[in-house]
Amino acid sequence: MALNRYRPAVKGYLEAIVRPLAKTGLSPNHLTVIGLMISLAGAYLFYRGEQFTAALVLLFGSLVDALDGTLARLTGKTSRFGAFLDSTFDRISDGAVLFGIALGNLVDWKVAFIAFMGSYLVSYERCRAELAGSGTLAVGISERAERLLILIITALVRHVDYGVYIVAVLAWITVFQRMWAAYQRLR
Ligand SMILES: CC(C)CCC[C@@H](C)CCC[C@@H](C)CCC[C@@H](C)CCOC[C@@H](COP(=O)(O)O[C@@H]1[C@H](O)[C@H](OP(=O)(O)O)[C@@H](O)[C@H](O)[C@H]1O)OCC[C@H](C)CCC[C@H](C)CCC[C@H](C)CCCC(C)C
Ligand SMILES: Nc1ccn([C@@H]2O[C@H](COP(=O)(O)O)[C@@H](O)[C@H]2O)c(=O)n1
Ligand SMILES: [Mg+2]
Ligand SMILES: [Mg+2]
Repeated sequence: MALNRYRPAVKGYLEAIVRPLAKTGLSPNHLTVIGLMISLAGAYLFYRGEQFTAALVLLFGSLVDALDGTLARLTGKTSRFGAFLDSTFDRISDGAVLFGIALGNLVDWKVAFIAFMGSYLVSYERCRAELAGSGTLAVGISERAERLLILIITALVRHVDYGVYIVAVLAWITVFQRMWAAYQRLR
């Protein structure tokens, strides 16, 4: 909710990065795949216990994640499959990052699991409610951009364990915020 508000403010910068990429013939789907690979590398670095580097790699992966849609829109290549691929790869990345953190013993796996479940539920609720006709359900205090930034910032100070705790709490608050919003729009 909060960070999504800054989309228009960063749009121009994202387009400036994407313009030269568009000339290379790179497709939005290529960029989506590259973004996932970078995020998976970040997850692996978490597993290796290298929090600081993992955070930088994940930040770069998140940037690429914001670029694929920008490239699609700029080149008139938006597609329904591209949207599906982008969202599906977001879920793989979200799961892999928390799995990497847990596997690297950077946090109690039980807390990681609660954060994982909350994160997936938040995204699932949006998808399911929109399918039922709610209109865009981008609501709640901890959407994906917020969750990612919390993990990135806490990992940069080598305390991603705090980040996972925060995500576990905020994601579940968001679960109930989205449930309420869906109730109001769909009842
Ligand atoms: C390390 C260096 C080599 C690289 C450094 C590069 C930097 C300059 C980085 C800038 C990055 C910045 C521009 C982008 C970061 C955004 C990132 C935090 C979030 C990534 O989201 C990508 C994108 C996806 O949105 P989308 O709607 O397509 O995704 C939906 C989402 O997954 C839904 O999940 P949920 O329901 O919410 O759970 C799904 O339901 C949907 O299916 C799915 O489609 O979003 C892009 C737009 C962002 C929201 C824009 C945010 C702008 C912020 C103001 C960025 C602020 C970044 C700071 C400058 C970075 C400083 C960090 C530092 C650590 C202090
Ligand atoms: N391979 C892709 C990726 C994205 N899109 C389109 O962009 C939207 C997501 O934009 P982001 O800025 O959040 O990345 C998505 O819903 C699609 O419309 C695409 O077509 N192909
Ligand atoms: Mg994207
Ligand atoms: Mg994505």
